[in-house]
Amino acid sequence: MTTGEPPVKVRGLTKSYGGANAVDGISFDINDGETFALLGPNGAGKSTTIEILEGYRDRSGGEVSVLGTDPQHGGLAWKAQLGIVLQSSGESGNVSVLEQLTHFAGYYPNPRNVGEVIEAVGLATKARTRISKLSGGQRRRVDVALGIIGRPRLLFLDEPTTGFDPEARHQFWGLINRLKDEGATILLTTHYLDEAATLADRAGVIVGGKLVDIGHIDEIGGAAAKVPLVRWQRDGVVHSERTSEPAALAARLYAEAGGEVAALEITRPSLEDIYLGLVGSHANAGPGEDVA
Ligand SMILES: Nc1ncnc2c1ncn2[C@@H]1O[C@H](COP(=O)(O)OP(=O)(O)OP(=O)(O)O)[C@@H](O)[C@H]1O
Repeated sequence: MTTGEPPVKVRGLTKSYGGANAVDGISFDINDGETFALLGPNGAGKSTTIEILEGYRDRSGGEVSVLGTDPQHGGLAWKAQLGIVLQSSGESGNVSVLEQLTHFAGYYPNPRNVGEVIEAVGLATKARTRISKLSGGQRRRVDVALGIIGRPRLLFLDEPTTGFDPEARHQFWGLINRLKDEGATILLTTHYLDEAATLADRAGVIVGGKLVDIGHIDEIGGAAAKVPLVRWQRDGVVHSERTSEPAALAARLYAEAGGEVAALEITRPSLEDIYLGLVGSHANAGPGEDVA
């Protein structure tokens, strides 16, 4: 990789299946040490994009560079720098967690300590349990462990916490934050918007194969999408108003009521609210008949 070139560079990427573009001319960079979230509804083209970057799928058009290499021509030394957690778990084998991780660690030039990784994904008490005997969420943790065992420079996480219980998800966020502190560059796809808001520095939103927004995680949807909502009750009727000056509105309501305002609430749209608004407004875009 030449100095200054981002670890991931995508320009005009397209992928068509039987004439329909599942990925339709998207462009983005992921900078060194950054966590980038690719968001979008089912069938939007996220996994197709991520699998092209991993070298698992060929593209139909456009330019892609991952760690300075075209993934269609990436060799073993290139692959050893990637950590990959695929969307569906492949791990159901008859070996133990410890055996599986020790085996995979052997493929990498500078692997992490197996015991530390098992601890980090919260499987210390299951280290000697056969993978086939683990629950779905525990197997997913094995997938994550396999993705990070090789100390990757670039980590692909395709819906990594599907099936995790809330505590496991929070533990996982702690793990990812530690990897970020170590300087890993991460591409994450997730349907959990709180996960994206917690982990990602920047995000791109794909709908129908097209990138409909990209930017800092706090700027997705633009300033207009962030206008706070004020809700209150008067004479048993709920009122609401969007305003960029919620305190002024609350003060006016207080003056009008001559005291406390019933059920007064001021809320700011969450990333999920903003995302749903964005996806809704692009719902008929592109080829995606499965873009709901
Ligand atoms: N091998 C394939 N052959 C034909 N069409 C495919 C193939 N793989 C994916 N597609 C289609 O490409 C589109 C994008 O699929 P993709 O798996 O990339 O979506 P996604 O954003 O990852 O969705 P999800 O959130 O459900 O994982 C979908 O319409 C899907 O049906």
